[in-house]
Amino acid sequence: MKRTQIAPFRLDPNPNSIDPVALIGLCQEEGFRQFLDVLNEAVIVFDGEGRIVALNKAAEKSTGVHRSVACGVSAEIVSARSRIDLKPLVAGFSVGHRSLLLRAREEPGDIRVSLYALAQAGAPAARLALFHPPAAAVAARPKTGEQRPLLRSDVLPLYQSRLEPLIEFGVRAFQARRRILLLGETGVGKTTLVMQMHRQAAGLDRPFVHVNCSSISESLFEAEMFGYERGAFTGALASGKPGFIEAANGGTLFLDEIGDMPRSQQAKLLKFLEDGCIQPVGGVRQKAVDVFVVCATNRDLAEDVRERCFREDLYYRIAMIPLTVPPLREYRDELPGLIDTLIANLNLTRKRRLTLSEDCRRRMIEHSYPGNMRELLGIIGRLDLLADEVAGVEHLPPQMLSPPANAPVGAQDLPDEDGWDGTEDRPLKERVKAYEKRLIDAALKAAPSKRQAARALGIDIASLLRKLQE
Ligand SMILES: Nc1ncnc2c1ncn2[C@@H]1O[C@H](COP(=O)(O)OP(=O)(O)OP(=O)(O)O)[C@@H](O)[C@H]1O
Repeated sequence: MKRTQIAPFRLDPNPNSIDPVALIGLCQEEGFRQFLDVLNEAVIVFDGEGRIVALNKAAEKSTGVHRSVACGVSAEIVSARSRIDLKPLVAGFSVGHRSLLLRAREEPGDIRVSLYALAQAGAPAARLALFHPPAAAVAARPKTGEQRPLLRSDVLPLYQSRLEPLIEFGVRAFQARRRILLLGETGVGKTTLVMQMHRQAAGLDRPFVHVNCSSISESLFEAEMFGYERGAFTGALASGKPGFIEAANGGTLFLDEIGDMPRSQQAKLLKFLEDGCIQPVGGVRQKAVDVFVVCATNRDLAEDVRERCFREDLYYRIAMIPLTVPPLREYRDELPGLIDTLIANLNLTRKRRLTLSEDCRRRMIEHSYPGNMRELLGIIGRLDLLADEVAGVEHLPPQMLSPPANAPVGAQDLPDEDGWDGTEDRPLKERVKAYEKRLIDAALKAAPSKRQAARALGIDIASLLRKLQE
């Protein structure tokens, strides 16, 4: 049997402790494959090019694909034959995600997968996907009744140092059992912050149940939240079912989008918050549970109270400590460091190092990010896909190349070739034309080809050619 010199290897959340080359070598060894086969967790190992080099028995069982078919082939291709859609793995690795949810094609629920990218000399040399066994796996909708600890891989690095005081304050509120209401625009990181607070205050082994109130229909709300007894209604499971609140017993229940909770259900939640007891649908007895409730919303909940869409008494119960997470554009001074960190993380998983052109970096720093952190991560993912080594403005989404809606015309930094200064008295149509020409010129200057300039402007190539002839 071929022998490979290896450094000690363990499935450790810290990828730096694994030697990627040794791992790939090990995957060729029968003894190591047998070791992988005894694991309950499905494991797939990829080489630096994204091809599968090992897939254990549990992974064969989950995907329905035999290793003789999968080895040497990329996840994208294997995905077509797999019971689980594996394509998100490719995207997840490329944007540096540490964990993601994969979807089984014919079964309900999601499978949580931890991703480890192992780099050597800055280049990806191996990647490892570890599927959590069903008992520990989370469904995006938590399996009710299941005590679900927050997985280490759920906790993301928190890049902005300005969030630290918020977390510190939040952790104290958790410990003092003072209910927090997180406010802030979509994508600012409310969920991420709550996970971090739970982790620090309660620990990773306590259940964390995330419920998106806007995604549960009004008719099912009570049963989903409080559970139900056998035969409670037509279509109910014969065994009955515990609800989200019971699933969070001993830990944290995170009620996201609380502002979208049907008004008809608000009184029931209020009662639970007051006495800590639940009564499943169709049941006669009350059950006491020990659950810390945290809520979040991107609505103006105080305004909803004034307009009577949200109960005032409930508002004061959930908003003992209101915390507002500021939007990304208010962290302008931290944006350059944040962007650089995200690119550096991305480069750990890339074959060719990505850098940003000066223009591209400037645009990214100046952008207002209405979608906040989610939007920034999306843009980084886009640059990763479109650019080989140097990302330019032409790789940015078209809306980033247009001036912000409220910016005065001519205020943005565009070439001033026609000598127009924004103050002259030409008719609007002419000024719009001149302005359009300036945008087109800027895109043509920045993009290596007309086709890419058209893409950057968000128009098709035929329209661009027509405009150039006008
Ligand atoms: N500080 C951070 N560090 C790393 N990633 C973050 C951070 N904040 C947010 N993210 C990422 O940004 C995305 C959006 O974050 P999150 O879901 O926490 O926002 P949210 O405010 O809860 O959004 P919504 O209101 O739409 O539910 C997620 O992919 C999350 O992983």
